[in-house]
Amino acid sequence: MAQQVRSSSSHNDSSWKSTLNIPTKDDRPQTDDVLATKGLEFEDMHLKRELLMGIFEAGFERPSPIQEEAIPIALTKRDVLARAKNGTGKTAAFVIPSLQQIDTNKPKIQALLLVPTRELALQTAQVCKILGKHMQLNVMVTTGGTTLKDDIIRLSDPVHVLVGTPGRILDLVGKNVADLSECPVFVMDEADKLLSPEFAPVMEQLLSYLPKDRQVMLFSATFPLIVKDFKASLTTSFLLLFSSLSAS
Ligand SMILES: Nc1ncnc2c1ncn2[C@@H]1O[C@H](COP(=O)(O)OP(=O)(O)OP(=O)(O)O)[C@@H](O)[C@H]1O
Repeated sequence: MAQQVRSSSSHNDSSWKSTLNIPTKDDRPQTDDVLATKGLEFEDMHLKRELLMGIFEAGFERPSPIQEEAIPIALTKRDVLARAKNGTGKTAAFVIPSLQQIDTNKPKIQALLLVPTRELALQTAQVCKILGKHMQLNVMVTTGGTTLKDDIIRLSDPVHVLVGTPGRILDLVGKNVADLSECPVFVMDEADKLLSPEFAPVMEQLLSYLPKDRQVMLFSATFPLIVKDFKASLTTSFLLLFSSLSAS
């Protein structure tokens, strides 16, 4: 079905964009940390048509600097460590390559997005739903605070993207309720916080449930030593990305 949509839409190359429900342009002045791009377009990134539709309907015209740097590299499945200030489009910089790698015909968790707080988990899940609106995607957010039973029921339906805080997710995985054995994408947003002594052992344990060839993406506004140490302990193949105008 998805295949059909893709192949039929590719015959209408000039018309698909005109059918989208694109919001009115936001004319508020913007600063260089969202404007100083190299001119790459989302359409240059070889993204699935359904994902591009969600991106344009979200009102994104072109990638922000961190998106321009991170998305093409992340799409090659390399591990990335990216630094960008809040509010520069960091969330979409990891959500877009995560969604691109999802096969919605497969009823498995295929992207694990870890964040330090419930509020951020809800926001991140919302971005997944908005950008993945045309993908028939199931996104689940779990942060504790609800009963484990509720999560078990929700996980009995297929979930493609699991967003949440580390403790609850480890609980679900440890109880064999959430299966990460075919999850190729592991993202940490606000990695500096997720690698604090409170969370770091949980992160290490969680990673051990993913396949060996999983892709790890670390996003952080700051770059303390704990993030560098974690990177070094995992692999030497991380590509470091610094949005040119990011916080130091
Ligand atoms: N390419 C883009 N074009 C237009 N707007 C965008 C683009 N990318 C993100 N945005 C919008 O910019 C705002 C900030 O983006 P986002 O929330 O992803 O930033 P962030 O860096 O994750 O910040 P925070 O950590 O504060 O949430 C959001 O309203 C988002 O919808």
